[in-house]
Amino acid sequence: MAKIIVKNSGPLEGTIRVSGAKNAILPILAATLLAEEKCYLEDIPLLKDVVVMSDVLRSLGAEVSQVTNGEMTIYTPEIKSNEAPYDLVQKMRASFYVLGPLLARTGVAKIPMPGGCAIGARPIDLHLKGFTALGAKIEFGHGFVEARAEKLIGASIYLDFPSVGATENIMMAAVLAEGTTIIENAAEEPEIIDLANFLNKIGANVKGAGTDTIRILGVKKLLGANHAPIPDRIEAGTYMIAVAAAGGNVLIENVVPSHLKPIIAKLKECGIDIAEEEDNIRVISDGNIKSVDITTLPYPGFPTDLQAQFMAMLTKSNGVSVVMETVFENRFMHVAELSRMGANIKIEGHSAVVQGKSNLEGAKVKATDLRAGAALIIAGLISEGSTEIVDTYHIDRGYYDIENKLTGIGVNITRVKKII
Ligand SMILES: CC(=O)N[C@H]1[C@@H](OP(=O)(O)OP(=O)(O)OC[C@H]2O[C@@H](n3ccc(=O)[nH]c3=O)[C@H](O)[C@@H]2O)O[C@H](CO)[C@@H](O)[C@@H]1O
Ligand SMILES: C=C(OP(=O)(O)O)C(=O)O
Repeated sequence: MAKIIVKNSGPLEGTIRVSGAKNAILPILAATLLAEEKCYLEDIPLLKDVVVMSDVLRSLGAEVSQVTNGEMTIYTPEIKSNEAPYDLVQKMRASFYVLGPLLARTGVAKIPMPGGCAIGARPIDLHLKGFTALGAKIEFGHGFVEARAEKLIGASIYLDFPSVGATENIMMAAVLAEGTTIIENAAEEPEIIDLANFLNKIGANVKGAGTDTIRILGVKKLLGANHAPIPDRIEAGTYMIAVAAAGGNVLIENVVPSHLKPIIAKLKECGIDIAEEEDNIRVISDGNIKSVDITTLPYPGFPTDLQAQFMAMLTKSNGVSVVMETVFENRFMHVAELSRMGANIKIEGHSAVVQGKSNLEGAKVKATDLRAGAALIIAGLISEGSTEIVDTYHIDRGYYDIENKLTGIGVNITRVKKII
């Protein structure tokens, strides 16, 4: 069985470079379906999710190159199929993002229901509410959702929750609709701005991305563009937490510090020194962590995608910390695995109470989801002995070349490939 082995490490030293953001790249890849000319993307890490999304696009008729030196081209002169295959969609929820662009470009999209996953039920009602408001008819059957519209017409859409995926999917449907669409209570994540920038480069008219009100004036046709996604703020935050936990002095390169405000603020509260430069962040830690409470929230609140990693670090803090998860209803799967390593964490509804001063011990553990896997790597580097993490495919969805990147700053980490 493939596994990642992490041993007690630190102090960490050196530099580590962050890749392009998975959560920006996936919707942008979906958005290339809207473009009638070639799109060139740069700084694309060869993540598992990028490979799956490339296959989804190919299944719909796109010519998608391999990722070479971080570059790829996508060309979709015509859509050849309106149906995304179940085998691909069940591998990755973000494949549902092709619904908006397919519907906009051809008037028909048939996508398997994405279903729930380890972190929650993750319904798609807000996506569908948006498509319906734009004039699409939605039908369900045989595990698929089918959306049809002779013509999409701009509308005002209020999202009951600022869902990242719904905001993106609706934006992509609205760019070719007739007239103006207004999305209110829209998600404000930096990845939404990046998608809007890409859409505007291919000829769309999207304004207000990054605020809670996005205005989209539909255009007739979209062309091609060059684009490099924003750096991955979650990957950057993961490395910042790793250095804070293990101790050391590390320069994290290719970041937008303003995207990391909540994590910088919380790490400073923990007593960590952080120096921000234009596109780098230096983290200096003696390994001592003050206990703090965190609450996950939509951007600019503390990101749910860093909750598990932060919790792993808090196991060695000097007191009691409360971690409240408000974005997903079941994002504490890592607690059971951290407990196997000796952590003392009690779940009380949407909160986890973390007793600090736990001396973690290396153990055999399972990455139950992507960020849980990252949390276990952090737990491994502050544990006594050796930690073996299985189900590493979750980690490869979102962290490119993680063992080499972390080895470069002194983490004792190796990967054992599957032995058949
Ligand atoms: C590929 C990608 O970008 N993934 C990110 C995206 O996921 P994703 O776009 O799935 O997350 P959402 O913002 O949509 O979900 C947030 C909450 O809204 C709920 N909801 C969402 C849609 C809907 O139609 N109805 C509904 O109730 C979800 O169940 C969840 O409880 O944002 C999350 C929240 O920052 C991140 O953790 C994910 O890493
Ligand atoms: C939950 C995540 O991703 P996805 O929405 O692709 O499952 C994540 O990146 O932590």
